[in-house]
Amino acid sequence: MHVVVNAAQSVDGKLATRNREQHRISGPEDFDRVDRVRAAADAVLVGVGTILADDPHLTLDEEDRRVERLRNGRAGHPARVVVDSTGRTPTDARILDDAATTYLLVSEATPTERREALTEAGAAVIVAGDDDRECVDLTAGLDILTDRGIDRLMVEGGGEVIYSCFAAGLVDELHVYVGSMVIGGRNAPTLADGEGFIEAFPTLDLVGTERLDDGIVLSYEVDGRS
Ligand SMILES: NC(=O)c1ccc[n+]([C@@H]2O[C@H](COP(=O)([O-])OP(=O)(O)OC[C@H]3O[C@@H](n4cnc5c(N)ncnc54)[C@H](O)[C@@H]3O)[C@@H](O)[C@H]2O)c1
Ligand SMILES: Nc1nc(=O)c(N)c(NC[C@H](O)[C@H](O)[C@H](O)COP(=O)(O)O)[nH]1
Repeated sequence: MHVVVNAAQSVDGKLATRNREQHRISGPEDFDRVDRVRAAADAVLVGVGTILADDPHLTLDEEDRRVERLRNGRAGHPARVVVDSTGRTPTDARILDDAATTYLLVSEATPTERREALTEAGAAVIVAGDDDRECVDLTAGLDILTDRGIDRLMVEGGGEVIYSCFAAGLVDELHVYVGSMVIGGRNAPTLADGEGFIEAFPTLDLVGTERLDDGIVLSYEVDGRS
């Protein structure tokens, strides 16, 4: 599976405010670019932190014919994936509507009744991970998604999930929009949170830069570790 991480950050590296409130970092040109990245993917993945903070829909802008063309005849929206160890996704979350298939990657820590309620609400629940309450096994989860026909995955965040994808060595490409603002806050989410690396840092090749709106998109391929 090819994994593309895309996120928007302030100049000081924050994905959102210290209240975890979503703030518009991207402008219209960047949101158009994000739609194109979504359109090229078979599925769009976020962590449950992002579901609880933003209640995103994670679909394509239906009005944007350019995006539909990009999907090269693939019908409908990409699938949606939530990494959610204990099944905290609300049963009335917008991603559980019938616009697209939604996979919830949970661990054994999600009680059977909760799995059933989420299935009833429209989710395809996949168990990927033992009863560790903090983490879904992303490598196992992505292998199962590959078996379901997902060859290209876009990861939209947040910072905990992006870090885990890097830590598991799953990321192939990274696109970061740097908006011309400072958000600040030592507890505000950043592009890569989690425990952080003290060795074997993922290293990147800068393969593109583009000015959009009043910010810049930095595009990287993952090189290795050093
Ligand atoms: N600017 C952007 O591009 C952007 C994109 C997405 C989210 N956000 C913001 O990020 C914030 C949410 O990010 P976050 O870091 O709090 O949460 P997150 O979305 O990264 O979800 C993290 C949660 O997922 C669960 N999880 C299960 N298995 C995991 C694993 N293997 N690794 C990591 N997490 C695992 C845990 O419950 C964890 O708390 C929100 O404020 C949202 O607005 C911004
Ligand atoms: N690219 C990008 N620029 C931003 O300025 C910003 N705040 C986000 N935030 C990502 C977050 O995951 C949002 O929740 C989804 O982008 C919402 O997705 P929908 O529009 O509901 O499909 N993403």
